[in-house]
Order: sequence, then structure tokens, then C-alpha cells
Amino acid sequence: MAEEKLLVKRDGEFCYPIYFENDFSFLSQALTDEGLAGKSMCIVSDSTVAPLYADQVKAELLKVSDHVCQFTFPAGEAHKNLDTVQDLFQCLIENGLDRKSLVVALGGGVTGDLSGFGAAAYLRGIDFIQIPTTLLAQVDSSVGGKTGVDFRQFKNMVGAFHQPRLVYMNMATLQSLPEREFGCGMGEILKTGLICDKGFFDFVCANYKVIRTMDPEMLAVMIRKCCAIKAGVVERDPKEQGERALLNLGHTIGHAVEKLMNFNLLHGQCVGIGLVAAAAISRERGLLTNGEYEQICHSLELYNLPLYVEGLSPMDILAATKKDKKMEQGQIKFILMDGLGKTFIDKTVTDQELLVGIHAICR
Ligand SMILES: NC(=O)c1ccc[n+]([C@@H]2O[C@H](COP(=O)([O-])OP(=O)(O)OC[C@H]3O[C@@H](n4cnc5c(N)ncnc54)[C@H](O)[C@@H]3O)[C@@H](O)[C@H]2O)c1
Ligand SMILES: O=C(O)C(=O)C[C@@H](O)[C@H](O)[C@H](O)COP(=O)(O)O
Ligand SMILES: [Zn+2]
Repeated sequence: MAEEKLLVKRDGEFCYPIYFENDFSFLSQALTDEGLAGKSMCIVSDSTVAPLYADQVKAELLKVSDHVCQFTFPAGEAHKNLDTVQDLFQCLIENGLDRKSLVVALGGGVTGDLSGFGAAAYLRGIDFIQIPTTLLAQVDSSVGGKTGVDFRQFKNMVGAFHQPRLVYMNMATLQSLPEREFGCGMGEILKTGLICDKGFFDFVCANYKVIRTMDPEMLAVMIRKCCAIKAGVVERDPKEQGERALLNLGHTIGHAVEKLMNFNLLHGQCVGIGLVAAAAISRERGLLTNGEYEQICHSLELYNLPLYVEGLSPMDILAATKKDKKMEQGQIKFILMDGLGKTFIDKTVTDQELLVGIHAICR
């Protein structure tokens, strides 16, 4: 029996369902319902997730397809690059996948971003679906169609907007997730609350004890809430011409830290650090009180997320921040907070202000 699904839509331009399930048993029906049965399929997964879940997924896919192959790449952000995409293309060609075929992304945000980009470029674009298995991927990366890879230490520098045909969450997969990865998902969840929903932010802080036990009901509530918020933003602004940039709260300085740390700090951890920097700049402008700043830091501590980074030079972080692709005509597009749960895009943040944020996160 399927749980209630969410539809992501925009003027008929794209429309796809997000399924919230607790096993894989509805997957073949979901594919059939979306008109995807009968296609040749390639499961794309990493070396950690494939041994855990690929066989179960393959068994489901084989109910609706005669041809299911698999591409497995080494786990980790260090492999979200063009080399891995080339290996994926090789696999797709060797297995005869054509324009009507389907890429099945099974894993976290790295797998989803990489597979989605591979699908967007292969034969000028074939369909793909997302089966996210990390909390971060279930609350954020699997929805919205941002796909891409890192390029020579530049985060997500090469990519495409390519919407999945469906997103299928088996929320039970989260039970095998290591604690650090769980924390990363919480970084994006706290970000989501801070962007536009103080009530949700407060809920996530107040219920930290039960959330940290990975209580399935709590997880389901948070996942649905984040997907609904993100779907709303993406429906209104699919290609980040405006409002969607708010989803980048904490990412401008966060991405700089992520690449300077050679991806040894995880994305969700860097987003948390970036939130502290953004909060410090917002406080400097008088937009956040000391108390609100402290609340943001405390929320990250509740989920064992780092507040600062060690061993990086502030000037290096500044330089890396200004090389981010969020620069527009020499000016950085920064997301500031105007209280908890309220954000806006600002293009007037100076180097001096950036350094206030950067000093707040450097030890
Ligand atoms: N496209 C977007 O909108 C978007 C949004 C947020 C983040 N991202 C990207 O997502 C990436 C981060 O995603 P992530 O945190 O999921 O990282 P990830 O995909 O590397 O997964 C984290 C780790 O958990 C393992 N794993 C995954 N599922 C598991 C499970 N159920 N049980 C045990 N282990 C499991 C993976 O093998 C990996 O080692 C970054 O590259 C970031 O840039 C993209
Ligand atoms: O979906 C979006 O839009 C986001 O910004 C979500 C972010 O959490 C995510 O990390 C995204 O990949 C960042 O995109 P980028 O364009 O800043 O690289
Ligand atoms: Zn992110």
C-alpha cells in the first residue's frame, strides 16, 4: 500500500511524484504508474550502498524490465567528478542503453548528482529516477533537478538542470546510515527551517533527543516537510533565476570550506559551518540578535555538527568564496538572515563583511 505521495509540478513543464515508503515493494508499481516500465535500466550506486540495497532494487526493477545493468563507483565526494561520469558513459554504451532507457540513481547526494548529470548528457538526455538513501538526499538533493559534478576542486562546477521522472524514498534505508552522515542531513534540515520556517526550525531543535534516535516517525515528518518546502521553491523557480538561490543559505562560504578541506569535511558539515558564517554576517548587519546567533550555533551542536574549521587561513577562505560560481558581475550573491526563518538575497556583502563571517568560523 503506497503512502501519500507529493507531486512536484510547474505549469505542466515538469511534474513528478515523490514517494515516501518504508521498503522497496512499491517501486515496480511506481515505475509502471509513471510510464517507465519496459525500459532498459542502469542502477547507479556507490561501493557502500550497492552491497546494501542494489539487489533489492534490481529485483523490483526486473518485475517491469528485461534489461537491468549496474554501475558501481567508489563512495565519496572525491569521486563526484568527470572521470566517474566517463566510466558511467562507458557502462551505458557497453550495455546498449538507448534514448528510451532509464538511469536509476540509488544512493546519497553524490550518486544522485552524478547519475542525474550522466543522464542529462548521455545521448543529449535520457530519463532518470532518484532513490535517495541518505537523510541529506531524502530532504534535499533528490528533489529539484540540480545535477552535476565537481571540477578540479570547484564544487558542482559542471552540471545541468535535469528533473527526475520520480523520486522514491525508502525511509527504512536510513537505519543503516552512519551517525556522521545523519548529522549532515540535519545540517540541510536546519538550513531549510532557517530559510523560511521558524516553527519547523524550533521543532527540530526542541525534539532533538527523539530525532537523534532516528525515530522513523520523526524522520518521516522532517523528510516530508523539507520536500514540501523545497518542491514549492523549485516549482516557482526551477532554474535559480531568483528565489531558489535561498536554498543556498550557508553554502557560499560552506562550499569554500568544503573544497579547501579537500572534501575531508562532508557537505552537510560545511553547510553547518557556512550557516554560522552567514549568521555572523547577518548579526553584524543588525539583522540577527546575539540570542538568535547563539540559537543557530546551539542547533548545530545538538546534532554534533562542527561550528568552525581548523587550519585554514581566512584569506584563503575569502579567495575561495569569491571564486564560487555564485559571483555575478564581480559581486557575490549572498543569502542573509533577517531573523530566524527569514532570508533574502543580497548582492552588497563586502569583503570586510565576508571576513566577519569567516573569522567566526576559523580556529
Ligand atoms: N542536487 C542538490 O540539490 C544537492 C543538494 C544537497 C547536496 N547535494 C550534494 O550531495 C552530496 C552530499 O550528499 P550525501 O551527504 O548524501 O553524500 P554521499 O552520497 O557521499 O553519501 C554519504 C555516505 O553515506 C553512504 N551511504 C549512503 N546511503 C547509505 C545508507 N543508507 N546506509 C549506509 N551508508 C550509506 C555513502 O556510500 C557515502 O559514503 C554533495 O556532493 C552535495 O554537493 C546536492
Ligand atoms: O537545490 C538547490 O538549489 C540547492 O541549492 C540545494 C543545496 O543544498 C545543494 O547543495 C546544491 O547542490 C547547491 O547548488 P550549487 O548550485 O550552489 O552548487
Ligand atoms: Zn547543500
